Amino acid sequence: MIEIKKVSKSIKEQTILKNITITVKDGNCIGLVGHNGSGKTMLLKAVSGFTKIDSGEIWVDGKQIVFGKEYIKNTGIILEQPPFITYLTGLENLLILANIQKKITKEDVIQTLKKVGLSEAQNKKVRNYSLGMKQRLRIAQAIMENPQILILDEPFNGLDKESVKEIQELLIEYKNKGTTILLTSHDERHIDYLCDQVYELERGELVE
Ligand SMILES: Nc1ncnc2c1ncn2[C@@H]1O[C@H](COP(=O)(O)OP(=O)(O)OP(=O)(O)O)[C@@H](O)[C@H]1O
Repeated sequence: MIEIKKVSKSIKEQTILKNITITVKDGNCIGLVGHNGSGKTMLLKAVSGFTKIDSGEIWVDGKQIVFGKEYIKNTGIILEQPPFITYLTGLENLLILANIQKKITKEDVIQTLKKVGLSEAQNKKVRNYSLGMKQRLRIAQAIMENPQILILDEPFNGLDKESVKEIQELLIEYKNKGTTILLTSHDERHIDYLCDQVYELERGELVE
């Protein structure tokens, strides 16, 4: 369970997040929508432990997330651009990442690439990937170790209509397996179908 309790953050004089309280129960999918700059990414960063908050608390599975001390565990994350090595192939990139924790095998990585529709492109260099292919690789990176939690910032960016559907189905499959999902989108239509609840952020405040 993810508990975001009265979280606020300012940078210089600007309020970025104001008194945000959201609970994501195990196996639920919660969406965040809002205009550019409304604070969606910052909230995901705070939940992951990648940015400091001024007040409030974030708890994940009974552990408090504190910037610089305790970051989120067992979680697949898409936040900003992952630094893929563009002169290596998609498969080689994921194998490097998989080698950090050594939880999964090369075959697991290949199966994940299949799930996101990148089998044919897996031996292509990432510099030759289209925007949509790079996005699929980011999704593969997030799901490949079968995490308990998925934190996904704009997972549908750069995907065409058909691809959005495919990735929605894939995320529903994970949700049905019990994965807890917190994700953002600037397009509510993309996440309505997936989410148990959708919250709207406006200038750092929850409006719904
Ligand atoms: N490092 C930073 N320094 C100063 N301000 C920042 C920084 N990072 C983000 N901001 C500001 O925080 C606010 C929220 O940004 P955030 O990236 O969370 O928005 P968002 O809702 O994810 O937007 P988008 O849909 O464009 O991704 C914006 O006003 C942004 O300018």
